[in-house]
Amino acid sequence: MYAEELRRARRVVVKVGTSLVTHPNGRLHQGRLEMLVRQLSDLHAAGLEPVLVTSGAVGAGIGRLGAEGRPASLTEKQAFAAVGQGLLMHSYEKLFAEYGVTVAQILLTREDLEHPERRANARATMQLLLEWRVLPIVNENDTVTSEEIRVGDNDTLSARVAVLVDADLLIILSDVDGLFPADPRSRPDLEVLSVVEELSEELWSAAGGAGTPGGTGGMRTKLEAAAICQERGIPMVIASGHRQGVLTEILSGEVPGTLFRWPHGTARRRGG
Ligand SMILES: Nc1ncnc2c1ncn2[C@@H]1O[C@H](COP(=O)(O)OP(=O)(O)O)[C@@H](O)[C@H]1O
Ligand SMILES: N[C@@H](CCC(=O)OP(=O)(O)O)C(=O)O
Repeated sequence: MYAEELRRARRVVVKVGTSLVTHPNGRLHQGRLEMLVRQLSDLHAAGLEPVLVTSGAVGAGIGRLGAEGRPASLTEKQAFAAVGQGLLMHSYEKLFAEYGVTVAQILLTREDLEHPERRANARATMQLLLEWRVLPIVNENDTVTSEEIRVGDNDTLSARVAVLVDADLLIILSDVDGLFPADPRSRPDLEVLSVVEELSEELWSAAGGAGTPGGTGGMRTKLEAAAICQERGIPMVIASGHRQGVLTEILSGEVPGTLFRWPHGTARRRGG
């Protein structure tokens, strides 16, 4: 029955992490970007309304400037993001243009999503772009975000965007096959959890930190994203972006990862 809901999904938010779109040294991974853009373009051509939430600005900035390891301060991170965001958009714009898909850049902060007027503006703009068949590409507006106004990670940002645009589904693509009972770096013997219906204490303690220098939050922020989706009854999937055709697979009802579904009395509420 759940496969049917996945097959019917039209408005789909897809989040890609730093671990996927950049090499470990921070250079953009053109092969993966191409694979992703091809799949999103196919969904777009099939009449769906994909929205992309992409990380990678900080990572790509680190790659371009040749810095090593994690940026030390918030300001350093913001400066890397200012360099990397342009690189990211340049690649997306070029790749989507090959498939005739027009894209738009949306940079948001937590403040934008919480302030009633700014939120309404962001919602109306995204709505209109989708009506125009433009594919919105979202990231946090890293260069202006202080601790007080930033979302801080793109997993929860993507869940907030899914709520903002009344999405039917959120798909988080990462460098792992889904949520495991423990961090697969330390326990490679475990199998991925295929369905999660409740965010239990056990799951929260299983969720470890980020796997890459540019990444933020690891599985913990992905569970926080699931909690936001749960409130609105939006199903969510964590899967590997390394898998060929992963988006088509999910949208045809087969989930090669972890499906978060909310069967117990979570009525779907709309209205951003
Ligand atoms: N329970 C878990 N299941 C799966 N991955 C986990 C878990 N705990 C920690 N991780 C780590 O989370 C990483 C993915 O998060 P992150 O590095 O932030 O990636 P992304 O850039 O895609 O958001 C994985 O590479 C993995 O090492
Ligand atoms: N806004 C940041 C993304 C931070 C983030 O959440 O990264 P990730 O954990 O890789 O999704 C950037 O573009 O680098």
